[in-house]
Amino acid sequence: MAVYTEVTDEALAEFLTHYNIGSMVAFRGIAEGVENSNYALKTTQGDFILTLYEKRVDPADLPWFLGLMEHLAAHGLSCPLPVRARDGKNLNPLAGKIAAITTFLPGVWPRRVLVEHCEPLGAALAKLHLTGAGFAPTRANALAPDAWAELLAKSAPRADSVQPGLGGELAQMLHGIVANWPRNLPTGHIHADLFPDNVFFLDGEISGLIDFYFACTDIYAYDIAICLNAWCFEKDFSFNVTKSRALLRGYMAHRALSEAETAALPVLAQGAAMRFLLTRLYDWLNTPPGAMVTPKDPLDYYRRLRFHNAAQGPAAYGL
Ligand SMILES: Nc1ncnc2c1ncn2[C@@H]1O[C@H](COP(=O)(O)OP(=O)(O)O)[C@@H](O)[C@H]1O
Ligand SMILES: N[C@@H](CCOP(=O)(O)O)C(=O)O
Repeated sequence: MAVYTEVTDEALAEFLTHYNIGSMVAFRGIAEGVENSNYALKTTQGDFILTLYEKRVDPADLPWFLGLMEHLAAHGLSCPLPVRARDGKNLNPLAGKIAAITTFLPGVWPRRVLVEHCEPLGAALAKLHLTGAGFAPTRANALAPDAWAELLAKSAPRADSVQPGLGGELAQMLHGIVANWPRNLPTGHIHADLFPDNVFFLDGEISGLIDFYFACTDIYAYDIAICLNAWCFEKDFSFNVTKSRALLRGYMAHRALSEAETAALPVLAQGAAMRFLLTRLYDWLNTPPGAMVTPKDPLDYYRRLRFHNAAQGPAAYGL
């Protein structure tokens, strides 16, 4: 569950006096999510989300994340719009943390991904890339390939407790991925965590994208590779090429992929699997028993990585 910081009714009432969104009608913690504390907030003027940023988010990055969301929302992409307080600030202190209020998006995320979800997902990703291009500030990817060796080193001494030989195998795979990582592909702002739980659907259409707290400026096709990992594998870890084809078709209907981008898909997909494997491995080994969050299984991404390692070029993804 993701309510790490409790907010009292009194603290919330005081916080709301700084905003023009009316007074509290209902307020409850949201059990989903991993990184931050989220509350659903109903006021006399509508529904909102209150987020308190927890320790994994660097406060220095918050203005960039909120600026990007403001830009995307202002240019027609459905994502949470940060609400500004009367003094114009969209980040304010609450319960000892930095907090923001954003608009509430209707819809639900797909608990079971169907082929029908994948084409609209691809289209939404391309629109995010195109719309984001008008936002000038940049943010380097803190979880880019040059950060992976350090991340693995933190887990390496205990990696073999998860699976015998895992530490050595990952070190070898990581070396290969970094050596083959593409240079000079088109870059821009990417979501970098567009998993099914961050995409809301309503009546069969995408109603909004949330959770921009890993967003950064990096290779566009890497964002596609993240989605291929998160959306196109079945429960038995077989790759569903029909889903992949639909995702890529949706994307390419709005933004064409160059030959270099499609050629790089296998290594980008390996890298995306490695990135989530490494953060999950770290969390798996470092989340204390009884913590509020259940760590996700790193081996889910090891199995995906094995598929990408065996992939014979972009054809494996339906291209
Ligand atoms: N703008 C929003 N509109 C509606 N629900 C939201 C919104 N933002 C977050 N939520 C709810 O909060 C949950 C966790 O949000 P998320 O941003 O994924 O948290 P975290 O960054 O902690 O992983 C979502 O699954 C959703 O139920
Ligand atoms: N999508 C990541 C974990 C990040 O969680 P989120 O709730 O912030 O999307 C993973 O599955 O490893």
